[in-house]
Amino acid sequence: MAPEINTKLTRPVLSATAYGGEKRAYVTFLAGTGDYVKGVVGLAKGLRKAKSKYPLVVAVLPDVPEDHRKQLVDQGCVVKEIEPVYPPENQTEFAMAYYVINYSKLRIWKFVEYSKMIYLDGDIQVFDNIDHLFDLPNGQFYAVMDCFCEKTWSHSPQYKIGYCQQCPDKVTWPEAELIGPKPPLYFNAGMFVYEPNLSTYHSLLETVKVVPPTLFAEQDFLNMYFKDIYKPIPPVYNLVLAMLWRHPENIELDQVKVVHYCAAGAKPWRFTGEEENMDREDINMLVKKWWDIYNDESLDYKNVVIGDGHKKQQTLQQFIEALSEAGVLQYVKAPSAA
Ligand SMILES: O=c1ccn([C@@H]2O[C@H](COP(=O)(O)OP(=O)(O)O)[C@@H](O)[C@H]2O)c(=O)[nH]1
Ligand SMILES: OC[C@H]1O[C@H](O[C@@H]2[C@@H](O)[C@H](O)[C@@H](O)[C@H](O)[C@@H]2O)[C@H](O)[C@@H](O)[C@H]1O
Ligand SMILES: [Mn+2]
Repeated sequence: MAPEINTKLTRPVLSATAYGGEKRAYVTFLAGTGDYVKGVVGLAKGLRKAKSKYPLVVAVLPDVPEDHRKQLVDQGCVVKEIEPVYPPENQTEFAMAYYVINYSKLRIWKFVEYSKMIYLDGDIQVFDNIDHLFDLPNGQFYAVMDCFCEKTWSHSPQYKIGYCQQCPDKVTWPEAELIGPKPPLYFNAGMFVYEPNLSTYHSLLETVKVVPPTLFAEQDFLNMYFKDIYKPIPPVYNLVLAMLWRHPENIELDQVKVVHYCAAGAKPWRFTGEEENMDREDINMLVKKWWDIYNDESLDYKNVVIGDGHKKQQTLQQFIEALSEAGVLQYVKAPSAA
């Protein structure tokens, strides 16, 4: 008998199978009513195509509409609503005005039902299995080094002197004190391997209140906060697209496992090919690869076949519980008749 649907909302604790005593998941972040939901649907399907063993958790801000949340539940995502995190009032101009909402990413440190998570931006696609990254030693923060050469960095001291950590010998950092010490290695915050932890979470939220915002918002903040435990991992795990024209010598495209569509004009779901570098053959190939996954109905959760060739059966109860967890449906479990 289908559970009674009524107005009182409960949050059933979805029993998730721990994996070998550890619970692991990928996590992404979705805000707004716009088209980034396409990015997250594509990511869910890409992880499925790459045969990842772990679920995709989507941290959604309250403004994400119900139909977007349902799309994500329909794709097998675990949708969890988070509250926004705002940086302190400040006159700083972010490199992109909308970066202010990216501070809300900090909420993912409170997902302590998971022992280890891999964060992926919604404009990322995973083309090869990267589950092995979950086995990296604990106690470190793993991410790929960023590049400082794009115009988005034009207000930074690095850009002004032509320094980039991707080619540290090309323009060496002037030891003269005029622009301060050479910056520590700096990661792109579109992908990282981390361990949710409540004391880290509370420390992050307390610290963000007193750190003046800077150009790259929460990315700068995370680099400052984790600088002592940051460990670079190879760019195959987060290809920041600008690397293709800024540092091609550092990239072997056929080895790349994760592509980050963060260059201006590169978001596949909005792609026009008109912006600078968007006419490149490699960019158009990567955008097509993204669309091939997004449009592949065999990768939809409802069509997923499991090992013995049967379709994954999700009971009505599981489906309704997932909708409730996503805040899409309000129901209480009907007391069993017995
Ligand atoms: O309107 C927005 C802007 C950003 N995001 C999320 O925040 C991430 C970081 O923003 P973005 O990827 O645009 O930054 P970039 O990597 O391009 O600098 C996105 O990937 C999404 O997961 C979102 O959901 N809605
Ligand atoms: O809120 C700040 C954002 O900063 C980063 O994006 C930047 C950075 O990668 C630059 O190096 C690129 O030049 C630029 O295109 C790109 O947008 C993260 O990808 C994103 O998740 C988020 O943290
Ligand atoms: Mn991004």
